[in-house]
Amino acid sequence: MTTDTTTQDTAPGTTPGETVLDARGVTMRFGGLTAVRDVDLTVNSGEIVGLIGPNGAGKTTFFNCLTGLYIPTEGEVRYKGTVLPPKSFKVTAAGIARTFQNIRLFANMTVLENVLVGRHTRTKEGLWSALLRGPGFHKAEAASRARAMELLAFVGLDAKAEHLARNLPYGEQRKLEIARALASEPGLLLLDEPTAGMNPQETRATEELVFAIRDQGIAVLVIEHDMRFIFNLCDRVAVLVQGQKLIEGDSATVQGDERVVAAYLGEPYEDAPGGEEAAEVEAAEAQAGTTKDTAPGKENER
Ligand SMILES: Nc1ncnc2c1ncn2[C@@H]1O[C@H](COP(=O)(O)OP(=O)(O)OP(=O)(O)O)[C@@H](O)[C@H]1O
Repeated sequence: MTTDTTTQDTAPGTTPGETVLDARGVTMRFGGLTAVRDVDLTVNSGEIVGLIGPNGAGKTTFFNCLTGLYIPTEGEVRYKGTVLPPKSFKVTAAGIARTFQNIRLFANMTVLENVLVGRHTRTKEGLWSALLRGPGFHKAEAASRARAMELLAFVGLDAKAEHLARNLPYGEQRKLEIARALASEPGLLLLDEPTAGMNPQETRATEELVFAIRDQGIAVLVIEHDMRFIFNLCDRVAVLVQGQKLIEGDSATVQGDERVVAAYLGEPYEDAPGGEEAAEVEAAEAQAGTTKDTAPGKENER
């Protein structure tokens, strides 16, 4: 893997230790369902932060609230101190890039073209320049291609630049998604299950890639179900359960918290979100069971 990405002409500058992402009180409701409830999360420059939680905990919904795909019902999201605009392309232009749980590449475009598409928020040449194809356009196009090739080398796909995206093996498609996200020169990269469907070697390579991205000065927030990957990689881990943040801390703290284990096993724990309702349902079911047991044959009385 090449790590020379020094020609970031338009990369948003990041000061070491600066709060890059500041999400406060983020709540997202879909009708009667509260998918995310009052979640605070910060990511600082130089950090890799993990977001974990059982299926349906609200992780992707939270990502969607950070990237302008959803407008949170309540709460505020700031990137480097500025409230984010509620449009995904504006969020990308501001400096947040993401990958998706389900790969979203342009299957019939080449690997290089996919990365070039990712550069559009950083291309200064306007419509007329593109239509007239003057010297400014050609210069900008050459610079864009050079940067795209540099990013492909960074993720280890430069030799496949002219291949169609759909012909890449699955693990390489995931890498290409990351290269495309990096093409917008983000200050924060959000990865939604980057190792889903990967074999152990590919997962380890992805781990290395994420460290290399962090070393380029890009903060990373990652959702992942592979706990080994998360605990190896992350400086901090936040756990979502039923839309609420249960705990946040370093890997050792989170791994050792019995509520996290209980949440993954589906066991109740003290003060669990929705715990009161669950207890009421359980009590009602137990009561119904008792009534049935103590009144055998009742159903047949009618
Ligand atoms: N657009 C939507 N409309 C209605 N409900 C939704 C919508 N998106 C998500 N949900 C619901 O919100 C809850 C949280 O879903 P979300 O996909 O964010 O969870 P997740 O933690 O990412 O799960 P997984 O790990 O399985 O991907 C779920 O109950 C889901 O059904």
